[in-house]
Amino acid sequence: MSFFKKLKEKITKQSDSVTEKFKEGLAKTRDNFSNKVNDLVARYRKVDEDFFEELEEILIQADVGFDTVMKLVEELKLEVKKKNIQDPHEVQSVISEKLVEIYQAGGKSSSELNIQSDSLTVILFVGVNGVGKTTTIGKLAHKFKSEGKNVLMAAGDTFRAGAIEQLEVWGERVGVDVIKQGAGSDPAAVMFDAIQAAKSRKADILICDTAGRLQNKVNLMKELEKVKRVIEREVPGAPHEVLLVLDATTGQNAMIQAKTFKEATDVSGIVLTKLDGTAKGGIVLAIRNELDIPVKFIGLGEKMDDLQEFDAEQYVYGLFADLVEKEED
Ligand SMILES: Nc1nc2c(ncn2[C@@H]2O[C@H](COP(=O)(O)OP(=O)(O)OP(=O)(O)O)[C@@H](O)[C@H]2O)c(=O)[nH]1
Repeated sequence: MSFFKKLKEKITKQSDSVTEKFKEGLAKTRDNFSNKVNDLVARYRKVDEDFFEELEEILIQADVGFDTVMKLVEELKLEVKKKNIQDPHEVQSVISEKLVEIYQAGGKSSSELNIQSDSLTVILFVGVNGVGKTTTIGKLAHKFKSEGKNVLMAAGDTFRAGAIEQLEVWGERVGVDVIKQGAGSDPAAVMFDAIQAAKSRKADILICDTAGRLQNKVNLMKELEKVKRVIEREVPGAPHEVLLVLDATTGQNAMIQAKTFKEATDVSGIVLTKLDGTAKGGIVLAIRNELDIPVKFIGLGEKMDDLQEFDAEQYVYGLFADLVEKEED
C-alpha cells in the first residue's frame, strides 16, 4: 500500500477540524513546496541524479535545513533503489513517508506535554520579543481552561513595556487570572508570588511568561536560572515544561535563537508560531532534526483555537493534501 493511501486512512479517522486547520495553515507552504515537487515530477521521465539535485534545491528553499535535506535525500535514494522505482510520480508518496520518518526518528518526538495529574504543573515560556509568546500563552491558557482545568498565568516579563498589560488582556479574554507585580520588578519574585497563589487556589496549571533578551546571553542565562531556581524550590520537579517560542517566518534566525536558548537553559519543547504566514514550513523538520527538540505546538493563525498540538502525519498531510485526497480508495 502506498504511503499516501495509509495517510489518507489515518487522517480520515482523526478530527475533521484539526485536519482542516493543518490544511489551511499550511496552504502557503503547500503552494510553494508541493507545487514545485509536482512540477519536478512532471518534467522528469525517470528518477536520476539530476532529479535528486533539483529536489534538494526545493527542500532547501522550503527551509528544511541543509543537514536534514542531505539525510532525507540519502534515504530517498536508498528507498528508490530498494523498491526499484523508475516513475518520478511514485517518488512523491515516498518523500512524504520519509518526511514523517525523519521527524519521528530519534525517539523524543511526542508533542505531549508533561502534565501532572494530581498536582500543580508549571510551564515556563521563553523566547525573544515579537515571536508570538504572549499570544501563545493566551491560546494555551484557553485550551487548558476549556478542558476544565484551573489555570493561572504569571507576568514574568517585567522588562518589556506593555508585556504585563498584554498578558492581562489575554487573561480577560480567556477568563484566567494573571499574577503580576509592577514593571521593572524582579521576575523571580513574580514567580514566587504566582506559585503561592497557585497553591492556595489549588490551580492545576501555572503558565509563566519571561522576558526574552538575547542581546546578552549571560544576563539571559542568569535571569532564567534565577527564575527556575525559585520554581524548582517551591514546586519539586518543576518547571515541568520549558517551551521556547520561535517565529517560523524568521527562518534561519529562528534556528540561531533556538541554539542560543538551548545553551542558556533546558528547553523541553518548541512552539513554532506563524506557520500560516510562511511558505517555508520545512523549518519544522530542520528544528526537530538539527536541534533534537520536539515541536510541541504550532501556531496556524491568530485566533484562540489556532494553536495546534504538532502531529507529523497531519503536517505531511497538510503539505500534500491535494495528492493524498486524489489517492484512490
Ligand atoms: N498569523 C499568525 N499570527 C500570529 C501567530 N501567533 C502570534 N501571531 C501574531 O503575532 C503578533 C505578535 O504576537 P505577540 O504575542 O504580541 O508577540 P510577543 O511574542 O508578545 O512578544 P513577547 O510577548 O514580548 O514575546 C501578534 O499580532 C499575534 O497576533 C500565529 O500562529 N499566526
